[in-house]
Amino acid sequence: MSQIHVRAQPGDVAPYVLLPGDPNRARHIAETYLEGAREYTSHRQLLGFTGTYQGVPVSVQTTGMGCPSAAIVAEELARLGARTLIRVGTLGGATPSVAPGDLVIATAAVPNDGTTRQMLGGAPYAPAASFEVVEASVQAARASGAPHHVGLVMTEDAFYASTPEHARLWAGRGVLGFEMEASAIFLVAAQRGLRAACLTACSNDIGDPQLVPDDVLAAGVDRMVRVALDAIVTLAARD
Ligand SMILES: O=P(O)(O)O[C@H]1O[C@H](CO)[C@@H](O)[C@H]1O
Ligand SMILES: O=c1cc[nH]c(=O)[nH]1
Repeated sequence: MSQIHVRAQPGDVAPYVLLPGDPNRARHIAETYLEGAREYTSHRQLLGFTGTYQGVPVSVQTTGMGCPSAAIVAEELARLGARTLIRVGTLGGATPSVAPGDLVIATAAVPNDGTTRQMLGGAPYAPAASFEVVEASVQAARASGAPHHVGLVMTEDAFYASTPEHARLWAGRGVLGFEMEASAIFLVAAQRGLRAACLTACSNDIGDPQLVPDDVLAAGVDRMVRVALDAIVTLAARD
């Protein structure tokens, strides 16, 4: 049955799904990395494509920005048969050690968002990535030589509310950077028995609206996507 937002039929979506926030990144990934990519939905600009990477069926599905949209997409992907969700996003660095374009592999997301708060009824919870997917991603990052960091991110709702002071406070608690979807994807995945991970490329410093230069960000995004796809190949060989 087609879903309300991700307008696809069972069989359209592969078990392994990359999740960018940005529909243009979804199209870029499909056109650059997937063989035989076919667009299965464009409803609400939540573009979705399925093709293969090194013989493994892979989908790339746009989440849109923020946890409300990401939670809907993750839930509907679960209903459509997805089994492994890997967010491939951008993040604001919380510490100077995360350089422009660097890859951040999240182990867990501090849930500073309203979606998981509602889903949990306010109960304390630690939305965490799948160890298997994190391990495969770290292995792929090391093999590729991509500069990378592994640790906490914070998921938030209010992009423009974040300040350098807020970033420093949370960097002191181990947060590497801020993004807007991971906590919801991790929680939906846990509830639905899926594996999930979040890979991000650093696009700016928190509180600084200046993006890193286009070529630096594009190179970081491409390194991140290759790491995610190589992790999928590793996981598919084990599954
Ligand atoms: O580049 P994407 O994947 O959209 O991720 C980040 O960029 C958007 C904010 O600019 C939010 O969605 C945030 O999580
Ligand atoms: O949530 C985000 C994502 C990228 N950059 C930011 O500053 N915040």
